[in-house]
Amino acid sequence: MGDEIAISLKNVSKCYKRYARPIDRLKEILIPKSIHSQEFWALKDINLELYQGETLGIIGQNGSGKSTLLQIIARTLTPTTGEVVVNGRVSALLELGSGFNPEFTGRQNVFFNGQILGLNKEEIEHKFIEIEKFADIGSFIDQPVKTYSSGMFVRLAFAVAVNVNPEILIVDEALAVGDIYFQQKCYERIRKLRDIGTTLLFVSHDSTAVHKLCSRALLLEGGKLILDAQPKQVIDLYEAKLLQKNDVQPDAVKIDIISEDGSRKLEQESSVTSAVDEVVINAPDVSIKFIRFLDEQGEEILVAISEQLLQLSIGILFLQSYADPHIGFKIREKTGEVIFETNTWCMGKSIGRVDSATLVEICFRFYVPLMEGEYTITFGIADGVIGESTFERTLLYAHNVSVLKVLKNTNSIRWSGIVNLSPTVSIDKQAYV
Ligand SMILES: Nc1ncnc2c1ncn2[C@@H]1O[C@H](COP(=O)(O)OP(=O)(O)OP(=O)(O)O)[C@@H](O)[C@H]1O
Repeated sequence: MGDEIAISLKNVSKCYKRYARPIDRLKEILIPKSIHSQEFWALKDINLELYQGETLGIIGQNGSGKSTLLQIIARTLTPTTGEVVVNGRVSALLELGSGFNPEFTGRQNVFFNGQILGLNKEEIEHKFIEIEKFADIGSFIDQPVKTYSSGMFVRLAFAVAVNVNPEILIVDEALAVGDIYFQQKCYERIRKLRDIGTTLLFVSHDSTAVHKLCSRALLLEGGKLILDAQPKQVIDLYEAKLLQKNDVQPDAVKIDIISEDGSRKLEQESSVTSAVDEVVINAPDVSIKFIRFLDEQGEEILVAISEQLLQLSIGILFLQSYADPHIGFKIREKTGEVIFETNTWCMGKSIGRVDSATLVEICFRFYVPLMEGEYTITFGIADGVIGESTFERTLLYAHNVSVLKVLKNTNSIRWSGIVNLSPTVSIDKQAYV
């Protein structure tokens, strides 16, 4: 990360005009000083300083203002109020097809876009082979882009955006469109750009991608910046909010943000904060009494050996009766990325009705096919199944309730990756005639 500020936003807000009917827009144009629209603030008072080389993920529910923010930084939209300073050459992949002239061929658009990005004809010619190879759309490169599929659009747009040596790269959801091989190629290229110090702004609903690519993240809600912190904390709060949104009794779900200094505050009280340690949902009448790791024989253990059978035993005290509670867990690696998750409903098991003042002990048994290292456990308890991962009421949702330490299994094969598939191998040799 450099010492220079790449992007600075001071009190940036954006107001759109909304018209109930198309005719109202016309009336406003034709009759001076008449107002037939309503103001809608898509961004409210955003302050942000991003240093060169930082990789920023922007997260938020639909309509929270992510694209508006990116467009303002990319200078395709002007803010209504506030100040925006951008230092460096920006290459932006915004809405599908934006920046392309539909009547031009792919080749013409590459030159057209390259010039907009500040390259001269020779420089673009020099890069063209690489762009064409990266886009890999065959003879379509000489067809008008209006004949392209959405996948072809993204391929060409991405190929241009990443091959013009941007200092700041802005990517808005675009990668979701391509096929898996193209997505992998794009992520690899983004990682390379990140590693050579390119500043990256990245909007995605894919939290795994944000975990992997970004060093920092923002959470937007209703046009407001509500959290500016590490991706792990931002995604935790975002997911808690999604749980709250899906809840049939959302008012009953209270999100606690535990600050780095240990103090708790209700999410509703929070303004922009960066010192978040944990995000917790907990109904007052449900509590975790114990969490234990046991070996195959039921003996308590403090560390597990890779590939051993492990029992995760949890005691939950219900002080109120619940008709149909379910319990789940997640294992996450240290950046917060989920390696595995399930719950009793997904496993086809029912706890059944739980009366008030009942201690429920539940035990998940599994092999630990993980690389040596530390993993964290997240627990969730919810009541009343509606569908997969959807319940009437979330009772408890807490990250990092326990750390699972895994040691290397010295009897294992050598392997790398996340999960040991414990493969066997057979070899057959025959003379070939
Ligand atoms: N030109 C416009 N006129 C009026 N309202 C607009 C306009 N563009 C965006 N909006 C509104 O501004 C809000 C923010 O939109 P924006 O596209 O920035 O959200 P987003 O977080 O990117 O959403 P999504 O995840 O669905 O892409 C939305 O409520 C949207 O309806």
